[in-house]
Amino acid sequence: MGDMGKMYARRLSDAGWRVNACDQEEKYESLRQEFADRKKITIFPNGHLVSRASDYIIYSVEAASIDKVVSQYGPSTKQNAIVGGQTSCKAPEIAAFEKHLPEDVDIVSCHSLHGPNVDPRGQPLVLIKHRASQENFDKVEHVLSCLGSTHVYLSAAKHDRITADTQAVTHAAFLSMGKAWHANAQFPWEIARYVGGIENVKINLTLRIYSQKWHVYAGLAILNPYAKEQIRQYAQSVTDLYKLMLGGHRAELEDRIKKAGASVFGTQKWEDDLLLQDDVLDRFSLGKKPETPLPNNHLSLLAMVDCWSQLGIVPYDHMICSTPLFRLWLGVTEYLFRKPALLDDVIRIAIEDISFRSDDLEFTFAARGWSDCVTFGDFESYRDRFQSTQKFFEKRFPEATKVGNEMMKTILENTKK
Ligand SMILES: NC(=O)C1=CN([C@@H]2O[C@H](COP(=O)(O)OP(=O)(O)OC[C@H]3O[C@@H](n4cnc5c(N)ncnc54)[C@H](OP(=O)(O)O)[C@@H]3O)[C@@H](O)[C@H]2O)C=CC1
Ligand SMILES: O=C(O)C(=O)Cc1ccc(O)cc1
Repeated sequence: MGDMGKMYARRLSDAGWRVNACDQEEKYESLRQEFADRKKITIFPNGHLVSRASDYIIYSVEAASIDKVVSQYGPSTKQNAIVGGQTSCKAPEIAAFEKHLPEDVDIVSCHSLHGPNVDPRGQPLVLIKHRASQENFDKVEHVLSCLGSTHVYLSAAKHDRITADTQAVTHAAFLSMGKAWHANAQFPWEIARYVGGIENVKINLTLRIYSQKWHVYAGLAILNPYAKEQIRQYAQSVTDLYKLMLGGHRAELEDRIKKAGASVFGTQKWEDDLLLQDDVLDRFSLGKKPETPLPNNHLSLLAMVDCWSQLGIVPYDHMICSTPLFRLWLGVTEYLFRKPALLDDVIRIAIEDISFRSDDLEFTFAARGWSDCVTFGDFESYRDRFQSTQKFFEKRFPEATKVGNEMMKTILENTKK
């Protein structure tokens, strides 16, 4: 009964299912009070009591504790029940189920690709039929159909490979922006370079991530076997491009960026309008747009496209497993690469304008720092890195969440048309 568990419990019980739930034992009383008015939700003191009474059990706990929690309660699972998990990375979750669940229990996992405060209707919901009869799989699908999400059928390994890209690398880019602003003691909405247009997307999404729980981001990056390589490549792309900028290697920089753009966007048929429009984006600012906004070389975006290109990833292939955040991030890169004059200008600024070298240096350090942290599997460093920057930005979270929600709603609604 963390954030995702509560969201599921509310929606499933609204659809008429009886839900048994628990959190850590010390939260028993407060949870009982919180759900007192819901006749269809029964709160139990612990997972043993939930497991023995339920036909379908969803573990919605921190990814890093999945083994420990399943080892505790798994043996208490009701005979012939179905068990699944909601963690963002499936390799450790499936390993824990195989290790600790009785053999007569079927395993069907799921993953809602959105946060607890997003309307699940139309968002991707991954369903993983790992060890289950068709009848039990259908049962899970029937129960979860009340979320109104779009069902996506994947194996656990395929899920992890795709979400390493749609989630882990996307987060790495925004986490690095936040760290760089923090390192320079900048609130970006106060600086001309960062106000207006796609800069608003960068700021709003960065603050959105830093306003959430660190363990969600740490878990899906550190525990995903595919994420390390992708995050490492992102940091490498940032470093390579920054060095080309520093050294003034214009032709090489231009060649690399244009080739990356061709490999990522070359096969797109641009029938639709641009996902993001300046006049729409300008509405979602935390600061006041200056008369003449300062130019930006968009190192974070150029590196994203370079990273996809180096890894042979076509992000559009991953839309089935995309989160709202990923779709916006892809929209921002599209914005830059579909406007040749803007891209040329960005390359010119990258070489000629040295006024932001220190910002870009901090961004490069930050990207490498996150990559090291994930590569070393270091949860404690991750938490410290995350929470120190969270503290730096926290005063603006309420406003940023409001503006960010409006922005996401407007842009994502536009993309549905
Ligand atoms: N937040 C998001 O946007 C999304 C998250 N997810 C995934 O869903 C899972 C849950 O995330 P979220 O709900 O955000 O995180 P929360 O921290 O809100 O929820 C996890 C809950 O599990 C509880 N818990 C831990 N150990 C036990 C135990 N032994 N018995 C009972 N309860 C226990 C935690 O208690 P305590 O805090 O006391 O440890 C906490 O309340 C994660 O794996 C995350 O990756 C998936 C999609 C979206
Ligand atoms: O959209 C994102 O990437 C988020 O930040 C929210 C989120 C976090 C974890 C998930 O497993 C799914 C969605």
